[in-house]
Amino acid sequence: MSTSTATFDTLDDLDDGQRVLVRLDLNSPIEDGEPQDNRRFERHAQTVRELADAGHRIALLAHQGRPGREDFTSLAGHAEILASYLDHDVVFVEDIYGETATDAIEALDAGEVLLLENTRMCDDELPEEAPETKAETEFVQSLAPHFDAYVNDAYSAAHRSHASLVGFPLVVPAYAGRVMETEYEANTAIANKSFDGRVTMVVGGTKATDVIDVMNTLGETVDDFLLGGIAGELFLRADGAPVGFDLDPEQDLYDSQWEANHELIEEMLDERREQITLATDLASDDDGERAEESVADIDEKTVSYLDVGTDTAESYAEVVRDSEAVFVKGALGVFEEEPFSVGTVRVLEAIAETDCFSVVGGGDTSRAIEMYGMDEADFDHVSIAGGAYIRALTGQPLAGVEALKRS
Ligand SMILES: Nc1ncnc2c1ncn2[C@@H]1O[C@H](COP(=O)(O)OP(=O)(O)OP(=O)(O)O)[C@@H](O)[C@H]1O
Ligand SMILES: O=C(O)[C@H](O)COP(=O)(O)O
Repeated sequence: MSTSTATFDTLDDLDDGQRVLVRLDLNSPIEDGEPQDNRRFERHAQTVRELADAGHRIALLAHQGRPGREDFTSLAGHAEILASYLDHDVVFVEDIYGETATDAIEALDAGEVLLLENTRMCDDELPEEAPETKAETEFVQSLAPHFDAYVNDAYSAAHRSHASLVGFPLVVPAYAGRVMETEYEANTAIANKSFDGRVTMVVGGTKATDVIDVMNTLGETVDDFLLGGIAGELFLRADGAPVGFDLDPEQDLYDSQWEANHELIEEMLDERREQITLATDLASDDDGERAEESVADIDEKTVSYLDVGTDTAESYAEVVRDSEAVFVKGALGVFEEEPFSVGTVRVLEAIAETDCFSVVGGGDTSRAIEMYGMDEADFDHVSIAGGAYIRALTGQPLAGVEALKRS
């Protein structure tokens, strides 16, 4: 067993010269049918490189999208992107567990790497079922005999009880890959570490339910919740400001979420008002220029707000500088457009400059670090997970991690 605080084996425990089945999460944005490069490739490449350099024979499993959605594609393009991060070829095999796949697996030489087709193209993969059921599927039973070890590196998919994540650990000795190990350690820190000083959580983004879940479960641990994004605007609406609704009937960023969650948001404000900080100013797009308004001066919402204002950004940065630990989930604005990156970037820069324990999570939000030239090394951890990150922060078990612990 390695020195990790988790109770699963890691690559440090793997014997030499193994035939290894490795589950990655290469789920990516798809544009014009092609996967777009993102941090997941770079991170998982480190695990794959380590295994290849150690002379293991490596078959990779991953998924893309879901059946019926536009992002449900083959993994051929993913193999090319992954190969670009490795000093090894990645051979793409257009099969998951049939003879084509097993023949290719048996033909692997030491250090060679192949990627099997999208696991979600196989009927056994998706239905959320118990690990015991998944272990009995044809998918798992057909592939398992070809391997000495199973490595789960797909932390960001570990909240799913799918065959490739929970079935194999019951029938093949299982290990956590480096991404799994690092993500697990950092994201469970809020539950496992104790902090003497101020603990701050910056919550924004598009999903009010993420913010409500985090406040519900971490309300006793976190001293200050700093709000922004669409979620923050919904809280402002619950607080009486005339914002937090859709201007365009074609758009549904706010109204459905308001219908579904406004009572919970109002209760949260009642119960935790002193812990919750809302934006005091907001920014919008005025003919391509950033325009700012104080929330107190807004009589009627006539524009879409795309960021918190500069005063809010500065006061949030001040709280960060006074914190011993800072956790981030969701962006404070549409940081992908430079004029509306102020809130997200000022807060991230304050975290980077401050000697606090810091974790930045969310598939989208973590991109801001790279986009605005910040150094990932200035953060304790930058998570590539969205749903799994939220579940880990709120102390919920992840099916894939639980299966590893059982192996
Ligand atoms: N006011 C706003 N209007 C529209 N979009 C916003 C606004 N504020 C933030 N966003 C968007 O929120 C997104 C990030 O939040 P999201 O809820 O997707 O969370 P995440 O934690 O990064 O990702 P995920 O959970 O999807 O992995 C950004 O892409 C940003 O553009
Ligand atoms: O991209 C992700 O967040 C994970 O791969 C999980 O994907 P899913 O939400 O389609 O199950």
